[in-house]
Amino acid sequence: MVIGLTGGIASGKSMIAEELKQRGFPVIDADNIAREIVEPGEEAYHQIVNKFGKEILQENGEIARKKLGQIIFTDESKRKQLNQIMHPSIRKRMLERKEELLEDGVKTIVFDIPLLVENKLQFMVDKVLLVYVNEEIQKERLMKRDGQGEEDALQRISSQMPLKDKKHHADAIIDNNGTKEQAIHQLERLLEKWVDG
Ligand SMILES: CC(C)(COP(=O)(O)OP(=O)(O)OC[C@H]1O[C@@H](n2cnc3c(N)ncnc32)[C@H](O)[C@@H]1O)[C@@H](O)C(=O)NCCC(=O)NCCS
Ligand SMILES: Nc1ncnc2c1ncn2[C@@H]1O[C@H](COP(=O)(O)OP(=O)(O)OP(=O)(O)O)[C@@H](O)[C@H]1O
Repeated sequence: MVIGLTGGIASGKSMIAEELKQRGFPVIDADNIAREIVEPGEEAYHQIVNKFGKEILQENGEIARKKLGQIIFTDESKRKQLNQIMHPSIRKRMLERKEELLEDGVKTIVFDIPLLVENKLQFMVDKVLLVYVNEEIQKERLMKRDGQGEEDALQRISSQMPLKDKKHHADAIIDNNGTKEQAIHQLERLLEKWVDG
């Protein structure tokens, strides 16, 4: 079984993913793969430099993530261009990793994909697990975690589908408006149902 873990920016996916790892479930993380495929020398790296120019590079030749983020979170057409370059390669690599794990005999795998619903990737998973928070808490946690101002945080949040609209696409929802312990408790109940049961 593949569990598709999703949510919005700073909704608590990584926190839940960490808990799943601790319980022995391998997690394939789209954000990590997105980092791998833009390393210098990779195909997507060259495509990004061609599209966005050398201005988005650091002195050591690596992509300046903050700079690229400032561009794509404030300009929808640029974001779409970046998505077009990156998303097919991210998907391909995730599916390759999944095959490797299945060959090793793993039975339950977690895909951590922030944009699962936006990109209609339900076909890649058996169950969709949404980590939900309300927008005010999402904004506060994002500002605190990334040391961002309110405007930046709101821009990032509004570049994604509102979390309340993702609820309709989920097989289960973890409400992460409360404490981490409360969220983990919900996860445990769910695993009893989906995996143990
Ligand atoms: C723009 C980049 C360089 C900014 O890097 P940065 O280190 O600041 O952020 P990080 O990668 O950790 O992403 C943080 C969160 O931002 C959100 N996010 C990232 N990319 C996008 C996007 N294209 N559209 C909407 N939200 C996004 C996700 O919730 C993600 O978890 C980076 O996010 C990126 O390469 N994005 C394009 C690839 C992508 O779509 N990744 C999302 C998972 S498929
Ligand atoms: N229940 C909670 N109470 C307080 N803080 C929390 C809670 N859940 C998560 N956090 C904090 O909120 C921030 C966002 O959580 P996390 O990084 O897990 O989100 P994410 O969905 O993985 O975000 P991203 O999409 O940006 O990778 C982190 O600093 C985390 O420690």
